[in-house]
Amino acid sequence: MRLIPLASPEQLGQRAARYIVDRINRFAPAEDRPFVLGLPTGSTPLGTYRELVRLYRAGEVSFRHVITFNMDEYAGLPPSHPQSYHAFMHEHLFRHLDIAPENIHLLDGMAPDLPAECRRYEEKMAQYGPVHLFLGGVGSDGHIAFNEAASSLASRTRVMALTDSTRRANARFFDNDPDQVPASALTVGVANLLEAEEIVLLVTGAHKARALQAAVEGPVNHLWTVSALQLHPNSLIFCDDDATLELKVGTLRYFQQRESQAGA
Ligand SMILES: N[C@@H]1[C@@H](O)[C@H](O)[C@@H](COP(=O)(O)O)O[C@@H]1O
Repeated sequence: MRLIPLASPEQLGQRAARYIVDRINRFAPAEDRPFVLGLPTGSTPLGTYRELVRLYRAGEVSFRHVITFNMDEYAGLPPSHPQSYHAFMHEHLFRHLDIAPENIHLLDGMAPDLPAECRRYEEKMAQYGPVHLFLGGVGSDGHIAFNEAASSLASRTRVMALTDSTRRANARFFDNDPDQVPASALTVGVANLLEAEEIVLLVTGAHKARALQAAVEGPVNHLWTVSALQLHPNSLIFCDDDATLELKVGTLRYFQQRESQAGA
């Protein structure tokens, strides 16, 4: 695991977007060899998405041969609903890029048979081979995608009942009313994330400090599904200063030293 502590969420957005753009460009995707990118929603990736759009507009990257798979979607929200993850992704990222609509994949929360929809998504992901880079955020209670506490670390794409904690945290997008937050969601599983060639996690703010601690210092544990990153041979966490509040000074110093040696 690499941990890159940065001074602010703005710096994090810039560094993370630059990292993704460099990965795509180094891969040199082509029509018969696309780059497969896994994507999250939430407030945390917004700065990264803004910066990706800026870099695209500056001609530094193209998404013509990039295939995307989003992590999750609420059950029961149509794509036209402003809080659906479909709407979020189009608003903040896809409509600004040269990505082909057929290369964009999201789970359909309105599918009549949700388990069948999850199977369809698994098959689609398998068809493109491993995701090259899965970008993620984390809930303040340590969930990744919508893999709530006590999700199996071997879980795959499925329907998940959302916890009260997650519904309360996401109520800010639903008139501050947790009851308006859908009670369930479709999500890729922890195993799907671990199968990606690389996982990049974004963590900002003091309210995520315990989740970051669980990810970096905690034992691998299904109650904090983000801790599964420790099982991945190629995981990278960009965090801001506030998110490091619960890390031991020695832990933070260790990762800072490693990064400065890598850059030297
Ligand atoms: N399913 C999403 C997660 O993928 C996201 O990481 C989390 C944190 O969101 P935010 O970045 O807004 O704190 O929220 C939701 O639960």
